[in-house]
Amino acid sequence: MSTETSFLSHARYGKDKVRVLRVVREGKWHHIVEYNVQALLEGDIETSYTEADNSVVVATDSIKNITYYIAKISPHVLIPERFALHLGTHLVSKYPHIHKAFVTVEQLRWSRIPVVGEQGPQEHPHSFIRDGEDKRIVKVEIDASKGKEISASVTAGISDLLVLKTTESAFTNFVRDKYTTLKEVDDRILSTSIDLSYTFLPIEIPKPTDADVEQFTIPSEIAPGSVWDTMVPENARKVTLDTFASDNSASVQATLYRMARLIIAQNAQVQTVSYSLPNKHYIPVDMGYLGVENLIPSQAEVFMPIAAPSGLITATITRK
Ligand SMILES: O=c1[nH]c(=O)c2[nH]c(=O)[nH]c2[nH]1
Repeated sequence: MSTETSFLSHARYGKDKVRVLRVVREGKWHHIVEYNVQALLEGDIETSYTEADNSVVVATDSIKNITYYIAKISPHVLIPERFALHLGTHLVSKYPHIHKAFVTVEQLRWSRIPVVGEQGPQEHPHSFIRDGEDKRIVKVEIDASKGKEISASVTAGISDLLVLKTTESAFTNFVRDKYTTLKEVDDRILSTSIDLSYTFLPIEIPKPTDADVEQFTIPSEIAPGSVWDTMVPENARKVTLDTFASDNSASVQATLYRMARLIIAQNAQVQTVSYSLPNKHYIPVDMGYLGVENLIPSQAEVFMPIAAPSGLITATITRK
């Protein structure tokens, strides 16, 4: 009987959670980004698994060092989409046996501290505040397996955008059977931690020359002034928050669908929009035993936040 009962069907490796803060100084005006970077590689690396052959392994420590180096030299470092594309392009260009790079950049929030200056309120030139735990997320897949051009796909979005509304959310008319204990409500608290991502059509990046593998020719789609890395992220965040706030929600599902359709309608470049929305339940506390009314949905005042379980509503909406 053959001992060949299995084979290596998939292999990808690299560094995760590379933390980097980059400062760009423009005189006294400083700009910062803080990123958590994951950079993973695919290519002719099978023998490192199957034959303990480390000669094909770019050490994950080197991948970390390259991440810091590109953060230092990239003129694109302040924009996560461009930084991720530069890093991924460099990884596949520097190492011919590496055919694909998968770079995820998570950007933490740092906004300028508003201070009172001589001319009234103004933003501080070099002091920042973490004004939210939500993150901007960029995922790029860089494919150099097809020769001359490098093709890149970009998915971007937001994670952990925590929101809550105290009315204009209902949930009725759902399946009722012997398993149903949930009451229909025409008024409830709606809270969710929004994960949102959107995709663009793949783009082509010219391959750096052998003489200069660090060179990165920025594709027109994300050149400065293009919409991918400024307008679309701002619009997606604004549409999401506006819709959450103003929609008279029949369900998480219905509100999700509205948000996603609006983003597609307002951003010609966006091909798909996906949301993952946990329904973070807040239960009115029953105080009937004290003779205190707290269960009428539109009048309840004291709620118990439920950490788990939560609902989880997901969907992808695609441009026709
Ligand atoms: O908006 C909701 N969608 C559901 O699918 C659901 N299920 C549930 O118990 N509560 C809710 N709320």
